[in-house]
Amino acid sequence: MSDTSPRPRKPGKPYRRPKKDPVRMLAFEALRAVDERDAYANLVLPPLLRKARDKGDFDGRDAALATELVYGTLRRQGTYDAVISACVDRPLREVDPPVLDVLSLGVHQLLGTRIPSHAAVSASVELARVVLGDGRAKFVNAVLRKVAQDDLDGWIQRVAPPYDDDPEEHLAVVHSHPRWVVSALWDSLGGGRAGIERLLEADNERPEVTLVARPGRATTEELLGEEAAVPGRWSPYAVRLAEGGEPGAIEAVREGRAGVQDEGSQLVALALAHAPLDGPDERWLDGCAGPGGKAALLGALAAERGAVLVASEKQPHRAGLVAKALAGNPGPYQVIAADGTRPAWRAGSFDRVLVDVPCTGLGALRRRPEARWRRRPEDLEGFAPLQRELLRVALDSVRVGGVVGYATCSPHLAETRVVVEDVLKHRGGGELIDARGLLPGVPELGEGPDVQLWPHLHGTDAMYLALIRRVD
Ligand SMILES: C[S@@+](CC[C@H](N)C(=O)[O-])C[C@H]1O[C@@H](n2cnc3c(N)ncnc32)[C@H](O)[C@@H]1O
Repeated sequence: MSDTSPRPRKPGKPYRRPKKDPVRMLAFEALRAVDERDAYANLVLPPLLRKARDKGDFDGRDAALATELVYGTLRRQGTYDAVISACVDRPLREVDPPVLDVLSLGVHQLLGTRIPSHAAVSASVELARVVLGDGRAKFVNAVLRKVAQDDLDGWIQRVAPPYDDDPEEHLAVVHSHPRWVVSALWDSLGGGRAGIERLLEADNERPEVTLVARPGRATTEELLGEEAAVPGRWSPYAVRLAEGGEPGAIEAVREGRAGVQDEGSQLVALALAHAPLDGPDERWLDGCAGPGGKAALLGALAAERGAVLVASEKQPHRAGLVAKALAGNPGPYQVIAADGTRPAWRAGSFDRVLVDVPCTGLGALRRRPEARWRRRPEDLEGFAPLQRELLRVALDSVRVGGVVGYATCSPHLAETRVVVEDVLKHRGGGELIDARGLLPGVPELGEGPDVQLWPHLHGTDAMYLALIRRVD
């Protein structure tokens, strides 16, 4: 099927202006921004939705549909690309990106929503007429009519290789993940087909919004008084908001006494704070603090114990976010903009140190629907030396007997266990503490001593944590 230029209209056929559908137009605009400007959907979408609401174009249902169309299209892009490929007569890279965006949005409506086929095709063709012109709208119409001939299961049968022939490629197409990501997640998770399928499915679900009641500043009881709020699963400070709950509408969140924070991140901060320690427990360091979610929880926990938190972040603007997150902390704290590999503090001067290092973010794919398509395996090599150096310096920064938490929001072994093992082997002077006992009540934490959380098992991001005691 080719993308032909417009043919002259037959004489006598009256021209009809295309209908502008604000929801599809907005979804298209967001997809273009993600594609063209490498924007993040979760940053692009809220201002577009606000603008549409302010103009009076949108109500709550329109906003929900636009959000679903953008997130669903981005998450399912791998599957949809395979389907579109089967319906056009040239490689996808030769299809203009705006045409591909309209097609993907249409395929999502056809295969991933309950929108009736005829409505999905006609809405997509109208959108194409507005944003691409009449000629390319015909191409969109022809492709989508082919797609509409089957449902998602039927298409998967046609475009994915059988599981037994090529398990990773099968799962990559069915669950819309790059193959190398399937492979890496499976390496880390272990086990058979059922577990990895559940993980990949969980990556394609919208995560709940979780709040943290910062100790000494807010209580879970206060947050549970909010509409659609239910207790967290694992963290005593967590409250989950059911679909539709608006954190920005909650007073404690607006005042910084509570925040939006995944339970996995809360557990990391809590496990470090509760790791057993002999001797003084007075000075804590967060060496990679931006934007400040864990620092704000650590700061509040440190305050309860009379300890001071130093929150350090390399990027000055992110250090500003940390300062904002910590403002009003009930105990002493200091925020500095500093490179954690060139410490601005004396060696051995902290009792507890967290390094939540920069990583590929493969554990937070639920939140960033476009991230899986942007990341490349080469990115791992870029992060590897920095991750090792930050952990090494963290071990130098803690006193003998003190504890370091090494955390990532990636489960990739090259960013988790391999880094910890390398640093412990080459630097020496550290021993792993069993972190599992510091996450009370949390099941399925593996063989330890480190901990890997999973979206499908714990409902959290796939956070990793190793706790290391400095022994000399
Ligand atoms: C995964 S994020 C930390 C998230 C944070 N702990 C939270 O919970 O909000 C990693 C942070 O490390 C910062 N970073 C990168 N290189 C650094 C370095 N050399 N020293 C200190 N911080 C660095 C990044 O700017 C980023 O803000």
